[in-house]
Amino acid sequence: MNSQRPARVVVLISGGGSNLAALLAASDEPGYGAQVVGVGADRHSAAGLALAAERGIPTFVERVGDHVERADFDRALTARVAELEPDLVVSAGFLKLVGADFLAAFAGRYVNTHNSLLPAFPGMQAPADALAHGVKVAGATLFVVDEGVDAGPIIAQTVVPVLDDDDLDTLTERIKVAERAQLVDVVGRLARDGWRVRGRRVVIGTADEALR
Ligand SMILES: Nc1nc2c(c(=O)[nH]1)N[C@@H](CN(C=O)c1ccc(C(=O)N[C@@H](CCC(=O)O)C(=O)O)cc1)CN2
Ligand SMILES: NCC(=O)N[C@@H]1O[C@H](COP(=O)([O-])[O-])[C@@H](O)[C@H]1O
Repeated sequence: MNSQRPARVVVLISGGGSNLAALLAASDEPGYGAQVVGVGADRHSAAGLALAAERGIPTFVERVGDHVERADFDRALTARVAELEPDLVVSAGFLKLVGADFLAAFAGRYVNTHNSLLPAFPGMQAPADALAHGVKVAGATLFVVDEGVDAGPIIAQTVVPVLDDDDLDTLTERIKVAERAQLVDVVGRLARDGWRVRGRRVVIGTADEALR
């Protein structure tokens, strides 16, 4: 792998893309070690697509509803991402579970940022679930995606306090601020230093997944 080129990163989104925006800004920094080479979404309404388009970064939309079977969607998504020849795939607010074809193609190098301290509160309503449960700390988890739901090996976690007067919006935003910082930091380290997945442990700075 060429040690001079930045790692090629494809980002998958479904919404506004503030995590994507943070990665795009970081990739402008000399020495970050990663470049976003494509952005995909499961819906045309994903506002984050415009963040890529305005930079001339290729985008695509692959919709479940455009396919008869879910497996066909998974195959199509896999093909769209593979065309971009990523070293690393990052999902941030991508609201579709990937299947066997996608994991076969990108296992070990597909990571997802989730807005809870996994294994607590998987799924799509994590901040609301945390608030309802009455936890005193919340946060975000970056993990290597597997066939489970928010169950893959954890790469990094970041913790934020839950305040007595928090509502869903204030907690969600506090988590997002910490989540974005973690994502930028860790994706950069993965890209520059490589990583190894051994069972449920992920070690950064080892050779198995050296990207360059
Ligand atoms: N195989 C996996 N794919 C994905 C994972 C994962 O852990 N394993 N994480 C997600 C992101 N995510 C949480 O961080 C998440 C996204 C979506 C869902 C979910 O239940 N999606 C439903 C449909 C929801 C909808 O379209 O409104 C589904 O895909 O059928 C759970 C967790 C990224 N992919
Ligand atoms: N489990 C799926 C899920 O809810 N993911 C969450 O969606 C948000 C996307 O924000 P963004 O579009 O501003 O980057 C992120 O906070 C991410 O943890």
